[in-house]
Amino acid sequence: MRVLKFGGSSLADMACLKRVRSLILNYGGDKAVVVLSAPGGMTDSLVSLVQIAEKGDDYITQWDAFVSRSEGLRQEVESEYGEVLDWPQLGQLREKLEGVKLLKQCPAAVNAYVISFGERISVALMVSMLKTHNAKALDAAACIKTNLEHLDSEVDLDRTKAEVRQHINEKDDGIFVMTGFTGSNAEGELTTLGRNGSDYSAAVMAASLNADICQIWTDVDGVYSADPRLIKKATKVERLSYKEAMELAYFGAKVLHPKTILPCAKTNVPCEIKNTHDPDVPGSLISSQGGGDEPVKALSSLDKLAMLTVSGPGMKGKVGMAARVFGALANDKVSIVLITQSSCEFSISFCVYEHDLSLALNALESAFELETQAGLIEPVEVRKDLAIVTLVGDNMKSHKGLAAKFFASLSQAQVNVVAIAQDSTESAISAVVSGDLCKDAMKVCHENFFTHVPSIDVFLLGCGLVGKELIKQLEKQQAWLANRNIKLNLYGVANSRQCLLSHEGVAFEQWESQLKQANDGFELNELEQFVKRNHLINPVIVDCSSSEQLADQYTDFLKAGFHVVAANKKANTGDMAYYRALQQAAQSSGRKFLYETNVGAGLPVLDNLQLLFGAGDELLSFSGILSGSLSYMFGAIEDGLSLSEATAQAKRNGFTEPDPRDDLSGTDVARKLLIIARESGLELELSDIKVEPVVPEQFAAGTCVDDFMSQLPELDAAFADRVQSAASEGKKLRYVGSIKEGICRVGIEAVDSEHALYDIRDGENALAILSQYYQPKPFVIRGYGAGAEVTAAGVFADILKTLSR
Ligand SMILES: NC(=O)c1ccc[n+]([C@@H]2O[C@H](COP(=O)([O-])OP(=O)(O)OC[C@H]3O[C@@H](n4cnc5c(N)ncnc54)[C@H](O)[C@@H]3O)[C@@H](O)[C@H]2O)c1
Ligand SMILES: N[C@@H](CCO)C(=O)O
Repeated sequence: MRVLKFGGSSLADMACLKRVRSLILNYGGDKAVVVLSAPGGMTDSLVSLVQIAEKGDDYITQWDAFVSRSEGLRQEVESEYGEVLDWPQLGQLREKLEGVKLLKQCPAAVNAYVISFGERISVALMVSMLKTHNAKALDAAACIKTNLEHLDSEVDLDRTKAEVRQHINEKDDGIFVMTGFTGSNAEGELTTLGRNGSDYSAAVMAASLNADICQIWTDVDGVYSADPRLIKKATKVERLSYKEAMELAYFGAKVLHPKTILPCAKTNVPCEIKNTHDPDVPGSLISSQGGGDEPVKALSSLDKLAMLTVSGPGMKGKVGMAARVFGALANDKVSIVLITQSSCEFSISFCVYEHDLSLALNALESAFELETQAGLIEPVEVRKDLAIVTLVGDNMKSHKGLAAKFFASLSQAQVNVVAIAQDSTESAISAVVSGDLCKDAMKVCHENFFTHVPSIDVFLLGCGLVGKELIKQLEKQQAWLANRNIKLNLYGVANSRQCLLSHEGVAFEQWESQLKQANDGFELNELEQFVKRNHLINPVIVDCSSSEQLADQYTDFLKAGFHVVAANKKANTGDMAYYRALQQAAQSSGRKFLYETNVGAGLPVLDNLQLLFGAGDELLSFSGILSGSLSYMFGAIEDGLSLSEATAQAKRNGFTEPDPRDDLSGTDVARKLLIIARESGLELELSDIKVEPVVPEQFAAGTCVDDFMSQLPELDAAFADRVQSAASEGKKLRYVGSIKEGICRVGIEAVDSEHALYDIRDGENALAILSQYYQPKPFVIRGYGAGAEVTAAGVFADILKTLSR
């Protein structure tokens, strides 16, 4: 014997009914109990008819729609399969509704009668469609025995078993079609099993008949690793144990009614979830064998919850307090979703559905009235808009570190944990979180436990030389990233005037034209809203501008939950208080502030220094060429170019700062030296760096970049003389930054062929770090220290570092 249950979405119209008919014949064979829900949406219509009638309002429009849909289905069935017998009496239904309208109230028994009408329609239609196969209607009221409640009633499995066997025998052949969601009580009155209770009816029938299988046919392929409406990447779980399925159904996996599993588990009947629209796809099988060695099976979530905390000195060490709290709630039929208690016994916290909140509060108020007056119990504390995220898996008990990973994931999603609970069989671990962060929590947990494809969500500010090159590299590396299971999305690009944000991600080939059409400039508030709306969990602001105004906002970026990757050096060379504030903001927000390209462009300078100093090394002295453009220019001048020609060429090659005066004034090198000094622990300001500029400070002051460039030839002769005079002594000019005994200097030095910096030119940087660990020979880093490609590559590397913990 097989039990097949079809949900409303599988019975919505004639095409659906015909599909179900053939599924019954294919999967049920000649020996099956078929449990049917109401045609999709019909129970909602019936509930709404009751609500309108209860107010005493006119429901004729809704009634006509209901009749026309029901009669329409009947006519379609009759035109193909002949007369529909035992058609439910719509006239009687109308009479009941009229009564409700007159009384302006609907007794539970009448309510049960009205809202179960859709199931009766489904059964009448399907029995007619299968009359050639001798299908018979099976009376659910006669078989399924419940407690006295008319709505949301509980099934008495033992009595039901006895009744079912009176009406149908394990050895009987035939197709028995039965209404889901209904039963009858000891008074013989019709009862209903709670919304979506047809799964429960099917499970009870399967258990009573000791069926081979209970198949639940629905509109999805099975139980997913998370609700696919919430998590697009959720995948089907092929095998689950009864316990896993129960935990999932209870904590929000909407594919199964929570009560369904218990009857199957008690009688060891396997339960299979299958897709009506895709019957050949294997579904999810729930059985005593469970299946698979995976430590975790799925994640589920429940929202619209409130947490209540009962506390006070009267709780401590007092036997029976918990029983009184939960007894009071049980008396008023408040369902408790999760309970947690601190070991000091001073308080008990528990979650209820928000729709039960006032009921719960009233119950507690009257139960503890005297204790509250005596000050033994504090007023009940309430937190609303909460959700529960639950990780489920039988094998969790044999694996260490899963709870740690679960909580680390919540922290990664910037989600605060309000309360936690774990059952002692270790099959499920739940965290109560703020409702608006539930999706973020689910997304990160799903990524870390199931898909293992972490995402990086990039917003690029500044798309000049470096920014443009970065976008090219992001595009070029998509396949490389996919191979390493990393999803890197470019969600936004901004220049100084416009900001382009795209929910689908900015198209690499069209970003320039799209940015031109964007209206407003970058605003942190808007970016925050965008991240929230799209539930982005690893947002990174990448600053490839040289804007001071952006640099001043980094602490706000970090506090708002963004990682910050900066090619821009202005933030790290602001005053010392801001430098400290940045490190602190990064630490307290748990987000990263990365700026490797601030010194040596793509060269791994700061990373290495941080690692060395972190391991206890100390800087003794430093000397190096830190400017790619000056390294390039000084080399070109040796080869015969003038200062102005060499500067123009360095600018064309993308080595100079947006304003080359930043290089020629020594400021850019001073900034880099300051960053090295600060990383080594020196507390200095930019004004503490002693600077000898290449070009006198007052030269062409106040002009624009183009005017400066056209006036620069005035300095060519003097500079050529200086180069010549050094050459006559066998020396070359180099622009050197040094730190010695806490003093930082940048300026021109004439070095001979023995000097380590003699050969450094063509845009190369060289850094010699003399430290406690690296002496008397220094630790040396050398390589190209400017240029869009290497800088963008360094920025790219920083972006990837946001994934490491
Ligand atoms: N070029 C290099 O070799 C190199 C190496 C290391 C670091 N850097 C740093 O990288 C940054 C970019 O250098 P570049 O050569 O690409 O300069 P660039 O002038 O070509 O690009 C900077 C871009 O930022 C834009 N911008 C300015 N203010 C902005 C704002 N408020 N919001 C958004 N965009 C804004 C500008 O319009 C410009 O398009 C600079 O801070 C530079 O110091 C450059
Ligand atoms: N203008 C800078 C770019 C790298 O920071 C240089 O010449 O080194």
